[in-house]
Amino acid sequence: MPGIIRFDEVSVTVNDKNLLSQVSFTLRTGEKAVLCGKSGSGKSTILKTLLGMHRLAAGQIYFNGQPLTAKAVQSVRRCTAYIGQEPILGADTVRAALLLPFQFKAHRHRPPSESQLQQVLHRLQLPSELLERECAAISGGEKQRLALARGLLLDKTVYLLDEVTSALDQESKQAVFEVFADPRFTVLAVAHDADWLERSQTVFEMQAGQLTRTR
Ligand SMILES: Nc1ncnc2c1ncn2[C@@H]1O[C@H](COP(=O)(O)OP(=O)(O)OP(=O)(O)O)[C@@H](O)[C@H]1O
Repeated sequence: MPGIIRFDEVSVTVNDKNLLSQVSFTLRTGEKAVLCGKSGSGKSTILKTLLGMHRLAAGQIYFNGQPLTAKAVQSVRRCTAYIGQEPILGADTVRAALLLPFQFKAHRHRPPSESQLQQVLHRLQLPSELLERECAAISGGEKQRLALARGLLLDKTVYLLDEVTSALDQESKQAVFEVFADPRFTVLAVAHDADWLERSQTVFEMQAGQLTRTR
């Protein structure tokens, strides 16, 4: 399988502080990788840099073999779902939040059917009655799974996950792992627990902005 994501000696500096120092790694299509390390070591910075949210002080990022220029970032965002610790769903009800991206030109031609909505919730162990609930009245773990559901509905194939299962019970977590076992999905997950380590082929450790591969 070809490398879908490649960091080549990437350094990021913000306000004279080195957030990343000469970070190099490659992820193949379908690979599941975990990023662990202490708080403040630069894990989220890796994910944000891939999404073009930081300017590179040195090095290069390649996505599908193409250098990540300002223009190419758009193609990364098209096939990537970034799910942070507190996803913002951006609508009043859960149904409206799941359908929101389909109002825009890029996705207007293929809104999900009712049964697709129900199916995706079921896959993630979410009750279908959640569709009518206010986003303000759902838990953090439910919000994270809904952000995941939105990624699945949008056919995203690269998932950048920032502690997405930390608020989940074992059964819900299992459902998330089953979704990501799909070989089409490339996953880079910030996580610390044994379940993620067990299920991932690759483990990276961040230490003060430097990355080492430990598996
Ligand atoms: N925009 C920014 N400007 C200045 N410093 C920043 C910026 N973003 C992050 N940092 C700093 O960079 C370091 C790495 O932050 P990052 O969020 O990547 O850490 P992390 O490993 O994901 O931490 P945590 O596990 O606590 O989420 C931290 O010291 C943080 O304060």
